[in-house]
Amino acid sequence: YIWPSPQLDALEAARFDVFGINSASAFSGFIQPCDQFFSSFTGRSNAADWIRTAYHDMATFNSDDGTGGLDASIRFAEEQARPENVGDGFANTMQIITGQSNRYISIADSIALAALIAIENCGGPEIPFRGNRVDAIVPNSPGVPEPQQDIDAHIESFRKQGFTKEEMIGLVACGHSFGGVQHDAFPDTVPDLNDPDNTQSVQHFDTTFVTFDNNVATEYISGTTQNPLVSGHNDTTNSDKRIFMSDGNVTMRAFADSPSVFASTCSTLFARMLDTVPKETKLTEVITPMPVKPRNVLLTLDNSTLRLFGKVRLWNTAPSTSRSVRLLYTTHLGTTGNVTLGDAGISSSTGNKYTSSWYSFNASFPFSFLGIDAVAGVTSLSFLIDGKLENQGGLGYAVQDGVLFSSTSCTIPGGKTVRFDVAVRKTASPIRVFLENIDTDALDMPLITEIDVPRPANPISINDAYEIWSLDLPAAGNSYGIGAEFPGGVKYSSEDLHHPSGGEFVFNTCSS
Ligand code: HEM
Repeated sequence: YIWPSPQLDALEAARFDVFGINSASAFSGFIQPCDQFFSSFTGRSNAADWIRTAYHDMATFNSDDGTGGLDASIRFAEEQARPENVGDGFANTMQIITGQSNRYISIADSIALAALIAIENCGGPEIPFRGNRVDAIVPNSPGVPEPQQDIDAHIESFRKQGFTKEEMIGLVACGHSFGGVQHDAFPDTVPDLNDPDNTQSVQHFDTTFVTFDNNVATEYISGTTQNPLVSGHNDTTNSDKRIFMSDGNVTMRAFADSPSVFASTCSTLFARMLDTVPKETKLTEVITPMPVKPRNVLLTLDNSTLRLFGKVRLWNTAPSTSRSVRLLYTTHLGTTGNVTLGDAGISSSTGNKYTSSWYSFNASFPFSFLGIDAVAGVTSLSFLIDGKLENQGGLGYAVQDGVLFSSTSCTIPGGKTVRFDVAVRKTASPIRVFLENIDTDALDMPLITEIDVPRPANPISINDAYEIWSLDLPAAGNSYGIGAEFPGGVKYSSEDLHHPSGGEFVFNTCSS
């Protein structure tokens, strides 16, 4: 895709900037190490809970009419209260996930990302990721299989979810490479283990229950498995046994014989699980990493200087002290500027399979900015990496300097009101300029309120290129982004949010 594309940029970052500098993953801190659990109880892991949550959210899919699927309906108390969703794993998971979604990444995308990142980080295969799931506004119909059901019920349940019998065997084995069964939730399947190292009394599906591997299959085939749904004392709930043997153990034997067959089968099945969505939902293409990607690019105006903040990520590159990275920018005057960028650190993703090097637009201070003459402005960026020009095939990386926050924004004496000053480039001629207040509604979905910044009758020029449009708002609480509509139907929203006491600058007291 072509940068900038706010939703794809955000999904790409959340999927690929997992650990290290500029991590855009809300989840990395919860799954490293892989046995991490968000409370002090032992025997469980966040990773296992997240994978089970994604499956139970998706398992309501009904391929007969295209309803249900991975749409975050699992967040509703009504679904969590159903017998098919017994246990506190869903509430625990949603507590972590819900607050991490935003206007570009739905709660359902966050559920998919959490499971995918947990699997990839904890020994699993790389999984193709698509975005743009839509959050349900009401619970789905029930549909999650339960261990006491017979094999015919399970085959039918997976058919409805869109999977054949062999795929059912695969998906259950892939999922049950993690975690286990908890005594509290399934007292008839697992006894109280009275184990101080396993305070939640979880009997695990295999001996390596916090990481992905084919031990779930090797232990099953060798007859040594402790999987409580295979060799449990209560045969009624031995659903994994009935499922695994339903094709004469052909699939499980193939998994036991080959870790790579298991991994590649699971990659495909996990991706299909995550991509099982209501029929109205149109997922994006598989998100691939952008080789050279600017991030957090933002502009503010300080009188006659534009402050250009940002970094660039060089995907899948080792750190190198000899690499030369330069930023070239073009201006409205047709002139160009260029600067050397500074090493800002590295990030990693996909279970450390990929490392990326980052460079800051300010060579000396990675969190600072590059100053550009405001009249010249900036229209697009490109990068010169060891002499090779990176400019999206000649398009450049377009930058928006038509509307931006001005450092003249200030607090009106008395402290109850703030004046947001928006610098408007005269030649940009916006049809409308507004502030955006981003909140969440009662269903935890983003709620964006646009507050128009009135076009001043007699605009004040702050320099030859920019005039100031102002809006007074109560000082309490809120952060605001800037939005604008430009001729030709182009609508823009800034990435950065501003608050009187934070953001790129602190608001001074207004002088008049
Ligand atoms: C017939 C199908 C299935 C049945 C009957 C079943 C049953 C169960 C049961 C009874 C538990 C224990 C939950 C608890 O104690 O809180 C469990 C855990 C789990 N299941 Fe399944 N499952 C099925 C399919 C799947 C699938 C397809 C996946 C994912 C691809 C999956 C992923 C998990 C995970 C990761 C856990 C561990 C949760 C944890 O340790 O916190 N399951 N399953």
